[in-house]
Formats: sequence, structure tokens, C-alpha cells
Amino acid sequence: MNSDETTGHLRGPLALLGAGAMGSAILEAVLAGGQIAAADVRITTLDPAAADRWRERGVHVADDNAAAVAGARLVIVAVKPADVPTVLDSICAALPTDAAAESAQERCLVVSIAAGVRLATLAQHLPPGTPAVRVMPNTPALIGEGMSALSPGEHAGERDVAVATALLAACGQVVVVPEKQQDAVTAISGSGPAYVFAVAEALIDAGVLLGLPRPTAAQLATQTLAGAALMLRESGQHPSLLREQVTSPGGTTAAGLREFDRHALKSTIIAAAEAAHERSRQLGG
Ligand SMILES: NC(=O)C1=CN([C@@H]2O[C@H](COP(=O)(O)OP(=O)(O)OC[C@H]3O[C@@H](n4cnc5c(N)ncnc54)[C@H](O)[C@@H]3O)[C@@H](O)[C@H]2O)C=CC1
Ligand SMILES: O=C(O)[C@@H]1CCC=N1
Repeated sequence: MNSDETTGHLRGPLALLGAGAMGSAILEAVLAGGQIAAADVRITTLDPAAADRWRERGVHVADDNAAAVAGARLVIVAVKPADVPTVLDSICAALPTDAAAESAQERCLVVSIAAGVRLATLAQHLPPGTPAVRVMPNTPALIGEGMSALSPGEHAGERDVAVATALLAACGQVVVVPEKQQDAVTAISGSGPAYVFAVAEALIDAGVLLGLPRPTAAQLATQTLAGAALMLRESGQHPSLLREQVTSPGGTTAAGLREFDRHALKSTIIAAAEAAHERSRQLGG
């Protein structure tokens, strides 16, 4: 396909190394958005079932990472953080060197979504001058409601940032952040969906404890979380104001919220984010 970043089309062919939970969510969003055709995508995975699923969708499953990236214009690295250096070493020879790429359009952009893995590490394991972008996405990308933060590397120009932004815009909202903020981003929006799902589980279990049938409890909890999240986003109001609107004097909500304070919910969430932040730093080595 032709590259046309100005209209939001992506450079093809696209190689996705590691079509697991997050890599597949991004690929689903990009295919659904029509930015790229399945025939323009090559993937790798160690999971035969995932390989079969993607093959059935018309995506090429490459024999190895080097084969996937040969001739690719955009490479998404979506393996576990510890596997990134080995995977990059294995594709180095298949990537164009700066000198070999005749024009900016012929360069291959490498997008890493690996938690903690720094741009400096990517650069150490890529041919000199390779444009690279570090991104922290999240799984709601699957339904186009993701949040991605990107940090361009030294050799990533405006055109590369435009390509990465077009890729991630198919997944939801995109912000550009300095790399030093990426571990904090990981702790909030990267891991954040899991915190929300844990709250959903707790609310559903609470409903069951209080005598509701599980499907009813699940519907109530799910729509309440979705409705509250949309209200927060669309009203632009501070969450404390929205919480006050629910809290009638002497009513049920105040009684419930007092238990949040008693059990230090806010401190628990902050401690969870701090732990995730620290883990992201550790993964960076
Ligand atoms: N799951 C999430 O919510 C998020 C994950 N990430 C990052 O995405 C990356 C992948 O995470 P998940 O998708 O959760 O893991 P996952 O385990 O679901 O996916 C990893 C994939 O890599 C494949 N793989 C492993 N070694 C490989 C190799 N040498 N060559 C090709 N493929 C290989 C596996 O078969 C699997 O398909 C990690 O670096 C993680 O930090 C980033 C943001 C959010
Ligand atoms: O748990 C993890 O390490 C990845 C990164 C952010 C969300 N999932």
C-alpha cells in the first residue's frame, strides 16, 4: 500500500512481532479502522491457536521475526519486555540501514509497546539511525477506546510521529509524553484497565452477596462503571463533584463511601500505582 500519513493511512507492510493480548488488540483496532488491509500485515507469535485465528483473517503468519520485518515499513514490537533485546537482535539484519534507505519514506519505523523498555535499549539493538517510538497502550484499544502515550526516539521525525499517531488513533486517544513519564503512564493507563476490572469483579461479588442473581449483578456493575466513566469523560467535571451529586445527605452512598475511607481505598489505589510504577522501572533494567 502507499504511505499517506497525512490522511491517517499507515505505511505498509506492517509487521507485528508478538500477536498476544496487547498486540492483537492493536491489530484488531487498526484493521477495523481500515488504516491497513489484512493482506498488508505479517505477524509472529509462539501461540499456534493465535496464529491460526489470524491466518483465517487473511493476515500472513511469518515463520520468524526476521521474515516478518523484511520489507516492512512499520514494525510493532509486542513481545514481553525481557524478550525485546533478543527479538530486536534477530531482526536487525532484515531492517534497512540508514544508508540503505534512499528516502525518509523507505525507512522502517519501529514501535515498541513493551513496558519499561527504554528508547536507549531499543537504539542499542537496532541498526544505527532507525526511527523508534516507545508507546504505552492499553487493552480497551480492542474496541477503539484505548489510551496510548507515545515518546519519540532520537531518530523519529515528524513523519514517524504522524505514522505512530495514526496507528494509535485507531485504538483510541493518543498523547505524546516525555519518555521519563512512561513508567508513570504504565502505572495509570497501561495497568489501569485491570484495576477497573478488579473493581467490577468486587461489585459483582457484592451484588451476589446481597442476594442478586449473578447475571443481574454483572449487568448492574458493568453499566454503572461504563455510565460513570462516560459521564466523567463527557461532562469534564471533577470526579469529586460527580461523587457529591450521588451522595444524598444521610443516605446510602455516604454510608458506603465511609467504608472506602475506613479501608483506605484511596491509599490502596495510590500504593498500587506506585508498585506498578516501580515494576515498570525494574522491567527497564
Ligand atoms: N497486556 C496489556 O494490557 C499491555 C501490554 N503491554 C506490553 O505488551 C507486550 C506484550 O504483552 P501481552 O500482550 O500482555 O503478552 P502476551 O503474552 O499476551 O503476548 C506476547 C506474545 O509474544 C509472543 N512471543 C513470545 N516470544 C516471541 C518471539 N521470540 N517472537 C515472536 N513472538 C513471541 C507470544 O507467543 C505472545 O503471542 C509486553 O511487552 C507488555 O509490557 C503494554 C501495554 C498494555
Ligand atoms: O502488566 C504488564 O506488565 C503490562 C504493561 C501494562 C499493562 N500490562
